[in-house]
Parts: sequence; C-alpha cells; structure tokens
Amino acid sequence: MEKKIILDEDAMRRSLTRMSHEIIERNKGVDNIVLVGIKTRGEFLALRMAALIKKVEGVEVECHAMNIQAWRDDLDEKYPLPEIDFSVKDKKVILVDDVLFKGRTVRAALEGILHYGRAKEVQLAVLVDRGHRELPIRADYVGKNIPSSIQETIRVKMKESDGMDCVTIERGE
Ligand SMILES: O=P(O)(O)OC[C@H]1O[C@H](OP(=O)(O)OP(=O)(O)O)[C@H](O)[C@@H]1O
Ligand SMILES: O=c1cc[nH]c(=O)[nH]1
Repeated sequence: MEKKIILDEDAMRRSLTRMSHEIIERNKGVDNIVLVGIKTRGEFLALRMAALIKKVEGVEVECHAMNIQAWRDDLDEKYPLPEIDFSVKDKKVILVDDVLFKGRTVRAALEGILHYGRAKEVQLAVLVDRGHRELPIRADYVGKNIPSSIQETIRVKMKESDGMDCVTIERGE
C-alpha cells in the first residue's frame, strides 16, 4: 500500500488557525455564531476552532456535536433520531467536518439541522476537500484541497480519537 502524509500536526494546526481567522473575518466577529461539529472528528475540529477563536476574539463561541446517521440516505440500517439538545434558531451555524467527499454527509447534516430550529444561515468548514461531489455542495472554509482519485482514501487522525494528528492519502491494498 502506498501512503503519503498530506498534513502533519503543524500543518493541521496552521490550517485550523487560518480557517478560524477566516470565520471571524467573513462574519465580522463571532456574534450569533454556533459551531456544529459532525461526529466523530468534526466534533473535535469544532472544539479546536472554538479554542482558536477564543484566543483571537476573547469570547467563547457556542459549540455542539451532531450525530447525522438518522438522516443519511445511503444506509440500509435505520437509526433513531438523536436527542435535540441545542437550538440553532436565528443563529449562524458553521457546520464542521473532517473530509468533504461525495457530499452525502453534509446533505444529511443540513437535513438534520432543520430539527434544531430555523437557522439564519449555514456555512460549512472542512479540514479536507477531496472532490468527487455527487451533490451541489461546497465548503466556505477549506483547510486543504486534496485532488484525489476515487480509489484513494483520505484518513484524518486526531489526538482526541487516534492519539495523533495527521492526514494521509492511501492507495492500493
Ligand atoms: O462527503 P461524504 O462522501 O459523505 O464523505 C465524507 C464523510 O466521510 C467520513 O465519514 P465516515 O462516514 O467515513 O465516518 P467517520 O466520520 O466515523 O470516519 C468523513 O468523516 C466525512 O464525514
Ligand atoms: O477518503 C475518504 C472518503 C470519505 N471519508 C473519508 O474520511 N475519507
């Protein structure tokens, strides 16, 4: 198997720092913003961006995690609706995920977010955009664009779940 590191720990930190600054700049601050991380690694990325935003703006941004399995259109198994444990009514939601690929996960997250209230706006932040969309979905904030072939796999590892921070691209057996 061929494996290449695309982002190491330092590069990942720099990408997240830049994205956090872009969020602040585009929204002219972070008033009314709520970060919503798509489980599993989107949750950790959202928490890290909230910490980076706090360093710059000095305020705690609201940050939540969302399990989107119930709204996926590509699973045979039916998942129960998760507990709706926060509201996005009239908020600017920033959805956060690790990899944007076909766009099915984000579509499910957009369907799910409707259950959390009527957001004023939804933006999307992803650590990696690898292309190959099957739906008209694009990210507002991208850590790194990684042109990939459909046979390749992007693996995001994070200290919180995997003991280390890195993004790799793998090809073959
Ligand atoms: O744009 P898409 O084609 O939907 O792919 C992107 C999703 O795929 C991965 O999740 P995966 O379903 O592998 O689960 P994981 O988050 O538990 O790794 C990744 O974390 C994204 O959420
Ligand atoms: O390569 C891929 C495709 C979808 N999700 C990932 O995490 N990696």
